[in-house]
Amino acid sequence: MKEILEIKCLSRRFGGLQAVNKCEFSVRAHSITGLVGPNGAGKSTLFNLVSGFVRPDSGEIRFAGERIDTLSAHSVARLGLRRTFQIPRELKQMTVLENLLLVPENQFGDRIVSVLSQGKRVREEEGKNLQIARGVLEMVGLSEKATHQAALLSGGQKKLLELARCLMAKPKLLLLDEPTAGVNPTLIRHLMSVLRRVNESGVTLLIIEHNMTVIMELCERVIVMDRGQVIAAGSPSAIQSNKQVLEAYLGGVSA
Ligand SMILES: Nc1ncnc2c1ncn2[C@@H]1O[C@H](COP(=O)(O)OP(=O)(O)OP(=O)(O)O)[C@@H](O)[C@H]1O
Repeated sequence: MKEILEIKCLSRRFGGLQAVNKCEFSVRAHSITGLVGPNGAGKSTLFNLVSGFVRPDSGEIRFAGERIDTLSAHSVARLGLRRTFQIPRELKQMTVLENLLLVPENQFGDRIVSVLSQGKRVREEEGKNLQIARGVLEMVGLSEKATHQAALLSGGQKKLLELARCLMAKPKLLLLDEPTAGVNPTLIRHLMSVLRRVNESGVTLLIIEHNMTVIMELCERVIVMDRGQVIAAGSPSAIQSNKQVLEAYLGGVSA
């Protein structure tokens, strides 16, 4: 299977702290890959580096074969590498559906000249976006909440909306930072089935997650970081019995 993300010798220091240290790994296209490790291992920093929010000190990041480590976060996102974000405060006053319709960039209707001169084209585009938004809401199971105000959703439903906003942009690779954190057990099950569905629709998923049940059930491959480095990569069962991984989670105490 082809690699969609390739990371080579990636490093980033914050003052005296080497947050990411010569990190190397790759993610296969169409996979669900887990990224785990103890607190402070460097997982979120790695996501920030890959999505262009933080610049690496050295190393390479390739997305679908193309170097992206010098690109802005906006350019990385436009290539199809997206990450979820919390719903901004202003958007919480809008409905779920409106939140999705705001995602597509460069809409004709954004330009007053187009609205006045190309009304038919603007309406066609709006109709198309509405159709895509309804499909995305169906996929994440939020169709019934389409006209609800985003602020009134539960914590888990807000996570689904964050995911839905990402899907509107038709990503190829989606980075999810602790998608099940603060979500109740019933909704975690739903979220897992949604993530499988999203993956089956062709989106590669790279997931940081502390819930090991989620990692074990969802991921075909798991990458383990500790102190800025990748210390193991393999199937969930191989990772579970890896001595170095167990030691990292036990704080360096031999098991
Ligand atoms: N902007 C920053 N400035 C200074 N230090 C930072 C910065 N971002 C991260 N760090 C430090 O880098 C190290 C790695 O942090 P990071 O958040 O990447 O780890 P993590 O594996 O995501 O941890 P957790 O699971 O607790 O979220 C930590 O020691 C953290 O304090």
